[in-house]
Amino acid sequence: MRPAAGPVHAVVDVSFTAPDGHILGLLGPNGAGKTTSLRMLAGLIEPDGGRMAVDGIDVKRDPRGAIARMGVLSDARGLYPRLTARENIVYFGRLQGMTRDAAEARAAELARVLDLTRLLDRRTDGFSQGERMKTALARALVHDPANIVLDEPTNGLDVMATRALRETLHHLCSPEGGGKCIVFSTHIMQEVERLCDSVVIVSHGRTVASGTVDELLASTLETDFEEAFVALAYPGEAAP
Ligand SMILES: Nc1ncnc2c1ncn2[C@@H]1O[C@H](COP(=O)(O)OP(=O)(O)OP(=O)(O)O)[C@@H](O)[C@H]1O
Repeated sequence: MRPAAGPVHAVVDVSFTAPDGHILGLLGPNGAGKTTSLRMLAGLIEPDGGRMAVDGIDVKRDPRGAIARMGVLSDARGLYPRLTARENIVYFGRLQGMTRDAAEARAAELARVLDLTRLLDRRTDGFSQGERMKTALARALVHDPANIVLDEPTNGLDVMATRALRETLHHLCSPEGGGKCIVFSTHIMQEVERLCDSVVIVSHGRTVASGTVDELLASTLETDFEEAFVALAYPGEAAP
């Protein structure tokens, strides 16, 4: 007989503050607790303890209020396969209280930005991973949320789509793009270096370091960010 598995502590002590007009990256190895942290932030699972607030709204006390202020791209992209990309996006806008006209207009605008226009009227069943990602991203942004939470947003995107996404995120956090607050998780070092204003390194369910890429390099006396990451995320473990 297999021994009974004990409780899993996916997240023990992760903490960060993400300002407006800023891109914050949660960087960590596989299984570090990034997705679980973002799922808690998005009100998808309830934490046993701790506190999370979005624009001052406590996620535990008022999950609906907090969620309305967020655009969330979760790990489970969760598209409706029988609906077209446009219907998926517009339906979500309607759930967020938008009029049909406003949601339609926004879907068309986001499709242009994400190079999704030619796919808008196809059922999402059969979409490639990257196409699914773009549709899910448009859906997350449809209500023009002030805060954007993305779990591994470049997963499955090709190089041009990744570039386009990077540009979109930079624009969204700029004053012209509305000065959004963007938090995203990744385990890709280059993505952090190219995209983030600050980084939170998560390892074994805990925040082990935070700061700008330059600050993390300085704190580890490294010149290569991958080396700095390994030193911070795997302290005492020999680098392969
Ligand atoms: N429902 C669950 N049941 C059991 N273990 C879980 C569950 N959810 C998460 N875990 C475990 O908690 C840890 C953190 O998982 P999480 O998905 O948050 O990691 P992650 O940092 O997003 O990893 P990755 O980069 O691989 O996506 C992992 O060891 C995972 O196996």
